[in-house]
Amino acid sequence: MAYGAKVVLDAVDLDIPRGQVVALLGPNGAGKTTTVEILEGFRRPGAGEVEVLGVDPAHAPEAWRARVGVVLQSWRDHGTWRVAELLEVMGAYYAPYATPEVQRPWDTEELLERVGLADHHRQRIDRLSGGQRRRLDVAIGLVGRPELLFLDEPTTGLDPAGRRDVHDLVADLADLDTTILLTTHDLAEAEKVADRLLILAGGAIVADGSPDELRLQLSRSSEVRLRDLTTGEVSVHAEPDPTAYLTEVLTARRGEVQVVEVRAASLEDVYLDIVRRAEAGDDLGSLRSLQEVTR
Ligand SMILES: Nc1ncnc2c1ncn2[C@@H]1O[C@H](COP(=O)(O)OP(=O)(O)OP(=O)(O)O)[C@@H](O)[C@H]1O
Repeated sequence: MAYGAKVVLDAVDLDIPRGQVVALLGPNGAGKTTTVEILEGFRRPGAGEVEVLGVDPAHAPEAWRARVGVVLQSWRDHGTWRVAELLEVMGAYYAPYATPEVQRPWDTEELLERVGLADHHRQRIDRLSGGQRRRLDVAIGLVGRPELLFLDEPTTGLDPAGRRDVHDLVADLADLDTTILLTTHDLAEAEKVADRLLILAGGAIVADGSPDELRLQLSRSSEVRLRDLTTGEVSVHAEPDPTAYLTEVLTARRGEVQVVEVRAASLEDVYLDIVRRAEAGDDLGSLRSLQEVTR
């Protein structure tokens, strides 16, 4: 995918099974929104193949669209409408696509309850706070009870309670077998809600795996801190195998070490390391082989 002469996506190869919650991570400008927009059918890639729910999104029929929910980064429209009014109108578009298994649209009051806006159903949209507005964005994406939901930075601007609500909502939707692709810059959020993380950098997916897989396979060492009881001295060691190191130290210096702290590389450390190496043009072959392992 290129914008003019600028190639944004080059080696994006991914397969997402039904019901998976996937977080797409990557630095600003990496092409996350572009990827999501291609999958949504809003942009056409210059080359390659895309299939979403069995169909090429660029030529998808209306019934396909009813099965897909989209929460954009910002949606600034309909300011004078009331919250419930907008959901009723948007929901009506989905009614023809109800099936015996899936009632469409989602009942407005139930949906507002679910996203934490039950007390605001009569409020004018331009009088909602930023966080309430974000909850409404999520409700708009859900009103058709999608099988597949795209969430572009769903919790940006939300307070901790709002973030927790969105995370709980993602977990509930995952229980209902909804497939979710979300973009975020918040690694703690990605780790909490996603089954699988994809890191996009330099136009390619450079890492692909569960949060634990990425952390375990990509972190090269843990930080071990020891405080010596007699001298009060604190020493810090970077250890690839902290268990073996601690066993050795605690046996040799029995009773001397007062405090032991082991800090595994955080997901953030791993992420920053991968992105730095991808952007520097390092060979990330070992990470690509991780993709093979984790698939
Ligand atoms: N319509 C456009 N025309 C030209 N260039 C574009 C267009 N949209 C995006 N780009 C460029 O393509 C690259 C990828 O943008 P994209 O918005 O997909 O990145 P992103 O990973 O979503 O970034 P962010 O984390 O900042 O939201 C950026 O360099 C951006 O400047």
